[in-house]
Amino acid sequence: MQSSTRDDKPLYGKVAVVTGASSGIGAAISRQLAAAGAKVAMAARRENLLKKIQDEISKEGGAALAVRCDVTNRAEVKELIQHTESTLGPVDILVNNAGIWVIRCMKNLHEEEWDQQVDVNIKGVLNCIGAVISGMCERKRGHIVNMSSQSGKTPLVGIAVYTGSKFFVEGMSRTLRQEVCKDGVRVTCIQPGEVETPGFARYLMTMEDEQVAVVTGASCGIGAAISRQLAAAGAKVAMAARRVNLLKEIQDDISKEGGVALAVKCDVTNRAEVKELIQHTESTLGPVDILVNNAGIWVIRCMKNLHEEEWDQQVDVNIKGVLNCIGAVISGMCERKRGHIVNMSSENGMKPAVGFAVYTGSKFFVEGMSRTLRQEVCKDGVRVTCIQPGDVETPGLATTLTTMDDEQCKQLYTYPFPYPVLEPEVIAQTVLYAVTTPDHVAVNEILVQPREGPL
Ligand SMILES: NC(=O)C1=CN([C@@H]2O[C@H](COP(=O)(O)OP(=O)(O)OC[C@H]3O[C@@H](n4cnc5c(N)ncnc54)[C@H](OP(=O)(O)O)[C@@H]3O)[C@@H](O)[C@H]2O)C=CC1
Ligand SMILES: CC(=O)[C@H](N)C(=O)O
Repeated sequence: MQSSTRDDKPLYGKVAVVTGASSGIGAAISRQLAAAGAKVAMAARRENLLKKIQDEISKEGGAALAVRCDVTNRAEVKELIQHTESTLGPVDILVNNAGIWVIRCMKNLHEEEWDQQVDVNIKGVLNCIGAVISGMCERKRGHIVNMSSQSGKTPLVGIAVYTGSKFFVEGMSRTLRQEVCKDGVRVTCIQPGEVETPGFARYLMTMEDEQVAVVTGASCGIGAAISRQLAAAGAKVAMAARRVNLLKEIQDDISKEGGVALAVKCDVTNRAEVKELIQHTESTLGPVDILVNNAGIWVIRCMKNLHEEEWDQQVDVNIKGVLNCIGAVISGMCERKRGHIVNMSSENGMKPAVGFAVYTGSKFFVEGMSRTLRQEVCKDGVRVTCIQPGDVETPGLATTLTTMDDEQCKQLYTYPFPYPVLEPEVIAQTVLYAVTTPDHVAVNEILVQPREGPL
């Protein structure tokens, strides 16, 4: 086995186990993990297919191990992990990818099919987690990636048991995440829609053609990081905010790096200014391909303390501001049959937080509006992505946490945080990932949180 070098391989030295690796998504994951430098143990029942993939990986200079294993058999799973650890080293990454489904309405009663799906999709996942979790917690390091599905969130006639199994994976993952986050172990759920397998193209986070992006709230924090990363990936970026002096500094930095950026003074609550922002962008850089609705504000205060003017401000920026920007680009995108709207939601688009009621309401609005807009424009070539960050170290977060004067909230929140929070660049990477996938792919939601602050 030829091993990779440290320099160009982000997963150099890591050991990964991928179940269901003999074809489709599992094979693609194995290849990409190996290309990134991981030593990959590939598990499935069809050993001949695994061996072919192992040979291909070896030819590319990667390290892979083909292990015959039926995930429904707990003893075989334990052996898989023992063999992997004695050959490659302790498991850092487990990708629970093996899964099966049958399309048939439940009333037609094929109970043996129900059992098979429960055995693979639920018990199989548990068998694999059971074989690695103690070691990961002891070593204070590990990542469990569970292949859920869009069926882990929505029902679909004909796949009731499969849907139930993926709801199980979602619920179990959320709970496990809370249990092990302080032990250095991360738990990720991936929710793919329909995937053409095998042979899905690999995509890199670069832009094939020069795209025009508008980023609101670009003068600092997350918006500034997104602007820099979009420009570095080749987009021409119009940056909007009220503090144009800050925008100009970022514009200069981007120009020095060889990128193209435009600094535009714009208050997103003012519809006329937003229309001008888009007109100016289109006449200077070209039609808008990507809109990142990032501008947002919050105040940490319980509603009962009645600062109604703060409620209005949050509604104006976080709801009306987002609508103003969408209103200024959506017809053009639909006409051109191409466009991507990225809405900066929040973990608070999914969960409540004392002191953030109006903010939370505004992000629930963003989630609901985005889901509906997505259904309206998906056939017009337009994609709508919601990013849901947990706490991110930005000027906005630092200011609001250090100046809050609400007694109830002061008991709940401390600053600095008791654990590492996210850097704005992490959120920028998620935006870049979403907008650089091929046109037929829609990354509709990305929830990214500090490891120790799960939902
Ligand atoms: N930080 C965090 O923990 C999280 C943040 N988010 C979301 O990410 C987004 C960015 O947050 P973050 O970077 O932390 O915030 P910051 O407060 O650090 O930055 C906010 C940005 O929004 C701009 N902005 C505010 N009001 C307006 C307005 N009326 N018109 C135009 N621009 C405006 C500000 O620019 P200027 O003042 O120059 O106009 C600034 O560039 C928000 O939507 C927020 O809800 C989501 C989850 C977590
Ligand atoms: C801005 C916040 O602090 C909030 N927790 C969020 O995640 O959006």
